[in-house]
Amino acid sequence: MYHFIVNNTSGGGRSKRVWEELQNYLLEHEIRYKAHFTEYEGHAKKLADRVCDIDREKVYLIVVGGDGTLNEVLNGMHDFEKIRFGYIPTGSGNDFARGMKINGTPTENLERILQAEETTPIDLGCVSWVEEGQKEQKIFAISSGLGLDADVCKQALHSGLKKALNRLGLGSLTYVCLTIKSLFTMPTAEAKIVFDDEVEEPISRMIFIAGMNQYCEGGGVPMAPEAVATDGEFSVCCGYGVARWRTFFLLPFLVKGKHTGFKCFDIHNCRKFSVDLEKPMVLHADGEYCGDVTHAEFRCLSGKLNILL
Ligand SMILES: Nc1ncnc2c1ncn2[C@@H]1O[C@H](COP(=O)(O)OP(=O)(O)OP(=O)(O)O)[C@@H](O)[C@H]1O
Repeated sequence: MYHFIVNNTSGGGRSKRVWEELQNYLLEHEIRYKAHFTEYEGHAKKLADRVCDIDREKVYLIVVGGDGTLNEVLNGMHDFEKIRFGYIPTGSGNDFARGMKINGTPTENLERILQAEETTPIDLGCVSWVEEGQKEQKIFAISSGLGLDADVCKQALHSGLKKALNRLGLGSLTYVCLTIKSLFTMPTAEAKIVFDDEVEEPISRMIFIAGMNQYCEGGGVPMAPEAVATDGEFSVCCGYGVARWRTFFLLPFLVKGKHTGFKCFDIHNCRKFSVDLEKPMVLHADGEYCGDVTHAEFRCLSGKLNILL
């Protein structure tokens, strides 16, 4: 039995059409399945929690949705060992799918999942921070970080622009437009970063830091072109110490993944890292807003998710 968690609102409604296509395939091929539809924000997390308890040994769980739905599901899963995980992208950003090379048609993606004989263990990340005296944490599949890119994600969540561009099938343009807008107001902060258990690195005028599990975020921006989700490490990209006018010149290089040669971008591979800031910055995990924080810790969970590819 295959369990599907479906967000019919992903990709500006594209998901609904995709699900109809998948459902026809499942019925035609007499494949036993149960569909669980998300009804509101946060519902996918609850559904995933319940699906995890359905069977004692193995549970086949397939997500049909965008990166936001995927993130909710991962945060609802309480038993990763027994889950055989599949993913069919229908969102606007689809950074996880890009990184995992899930690039067929929905039916091709489904067939591949159904035919996979073995799972591939891939890394996830976990970010933790303190909010009102309480320790909070979140799992992520793509990236988590602080600063400009997180601020853009926060704006995108409530952006009329995203909805409008989604309707035109241009949803991933949202992030580029919002990044350009954010560059005008871009706050920076003095930061101290510790990679693994090495010595603390002071960073002056940090613009953003992104712990990348997949190579791109924000709808295809290759922040860490070498990042792969099977090496047990993050590829951390940090931008800092650059005048505002220069960021406009650098943006096209970042979008093309050609930024790594510039002095104001650092890429560092590590299993964990922590960031301390002199003033709060926005924190995100997979594009979902976590809070405005001065301290965050990031851990790579090596081989945590068993995915059918
Ligand atoms: N029935 C629903 N109505 C409204 N919102 C929903 C519903 N079900 C899920 N959601 C919310 O929709 C949000 C966006 O979904 P998702 O990320 O899958 O699509 P997307 O934004 O189009 O894609 P991407 O994240 O790849 O850009 C999720 O964070 C989820 O909380």
